[in-house]
Amino acid sequence: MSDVLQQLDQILEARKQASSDSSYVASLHAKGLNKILEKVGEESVEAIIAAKDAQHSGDNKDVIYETADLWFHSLVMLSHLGESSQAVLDELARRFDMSGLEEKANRQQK
Ligand SMILES: N=c1c2ncn([C@@H]3O[C@H](COP(=O)(O)OP(=O)(O)OP(=O)(O)O)[C@@H](O)[C@H]3O)c2ncn1[C@@H]1O[C@H](COP(=O)(O)O)[C@@H](O)[C@H]1O
Repeated sequence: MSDVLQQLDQILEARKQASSDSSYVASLHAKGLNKILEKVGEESVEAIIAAKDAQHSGDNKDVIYETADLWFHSLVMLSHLGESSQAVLDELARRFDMSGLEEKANRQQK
């Protein structure tokens, strides 16, 4: 597993006990799931806009920055729900031996 994701998981877990005055993550946990989901939605839109802009400008700097914001807020969402990035990495690893089309067909059978 990526060291960065593992470190971030640990920081996010520790921030559940921190004060909202000193920690942005603690302030999100205190505001609750709806606020966290609002941020995930906002950051998704910002990443999409940055990707469209990058297509025209050829400069990927902003799309990387906005995608980092999106990943970060998605990790806060998982942490709030008692999950970590490991569960998502496990799910992605499970899909290694499956083509996207096969995976989609399996979903439709569920
Ligand atoms: N990776 C991040 C990270 N990425 C983005 N952000 C914050 O996410 C916010 C992005 O949202 P916006 O641009 O909409 O900012 P905003 O206007 O302040 O947000 P709102 O008031 O609208 O909710 C900014 O406040 C960023 O600072 C992050 N905040 C924290 N981390 C990591 O989390 C750790 C713990 O952070 P604290 O809990 O603040 O100590 C840090 O050490 C970092 O490793």
